[in-house]
Amino acid sequence: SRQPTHDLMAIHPYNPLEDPYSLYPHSLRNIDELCASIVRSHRETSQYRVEELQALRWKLFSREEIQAYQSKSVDEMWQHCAIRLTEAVQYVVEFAKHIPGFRMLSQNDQIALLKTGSMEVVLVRMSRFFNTENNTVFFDGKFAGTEVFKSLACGDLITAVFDFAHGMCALKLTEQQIALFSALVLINADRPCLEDKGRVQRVQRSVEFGLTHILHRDNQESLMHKLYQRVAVLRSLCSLHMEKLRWFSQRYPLTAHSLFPPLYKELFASEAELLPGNNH
Ligand SMILES: CCS(=O)(=O)c1ccc(CNC(=O)N2CC3(CCCC3)c3nc(-c4c(OC)ncnc4C4CC4)ccc32)cc1
Repeated sequence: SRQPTHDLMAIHPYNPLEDPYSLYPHSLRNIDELCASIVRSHRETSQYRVEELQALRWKLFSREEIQAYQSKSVDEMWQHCAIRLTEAVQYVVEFAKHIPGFRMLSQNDQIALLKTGSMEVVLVRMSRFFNTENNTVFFDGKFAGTEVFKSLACGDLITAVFDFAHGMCALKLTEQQIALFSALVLINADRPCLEDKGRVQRVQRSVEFGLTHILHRDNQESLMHKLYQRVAVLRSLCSLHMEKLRWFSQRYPLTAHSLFPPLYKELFASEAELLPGNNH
């Protein structure tokens, strides 16, 4: 018989030596429990519930409110957005802590994964609060179009974020699929400067099994390669964001180093950038 085009084993040839559960406490007996714990963690740390935002989807900013955003200076708007983003990232940190196996990684590897992955998970989550009919995203309590972010002076980045959100909505993922996808975005053994890449690889493999399992159960294996394409878009989006952030930090050093929330220093300021005397 013809091999199914998406033979699950073709994606993840099972390696018996790499039992994904070798890492876990006996409590997680099977893949269903792994998926259930990631889905539960996603639901408990999702900051807003999709249903409650659905009810708000036509609550748009008034002309005056848009004017107010657009009359902010560049660094005021970046600072305002930074606060919103940092709130969102803190929920992602909570999500990460409940992914089976994440807490068994070294502190440094947990930070390394969050340093690069937290922004990507925020963007995946953001795309759930996106209204494709009027091209608006939930921000600051209402649904905002790209014009709200004009004074950030990075229209290409905002356009890329909106395009990404459109692309994610087109996949019509369920919350369970988003939960597993978010965990996979975060647990990535290819991240730079990991101490124990092998250990991260084992956790990543088990999360991949979980996602494959969920997609197989939903009879949507074809989504797998579409999701990997989304990951590639996420990477490029976040490097564009880092480029803007470097430009912004040079242009507004005071804001970048002293006004951004402390998380910035933990998650994003590399040693070189830390001003002398800023050492904690
Ligand atoms: C991470 C903690 S931190 O280290 O302290 C930190 C690090 C960097 C920055 C500066 N970047 C920034 O503020 N950004 C960038 C981006 C657009 C590209 C990637 C995400 C973004 N998005 C939002 C945002 C939304 O944030 C929750 N929610 C809805 N919409 C939007 C906007 C349409 C993009 C709000 C801020 C925001 C701030 C803080």
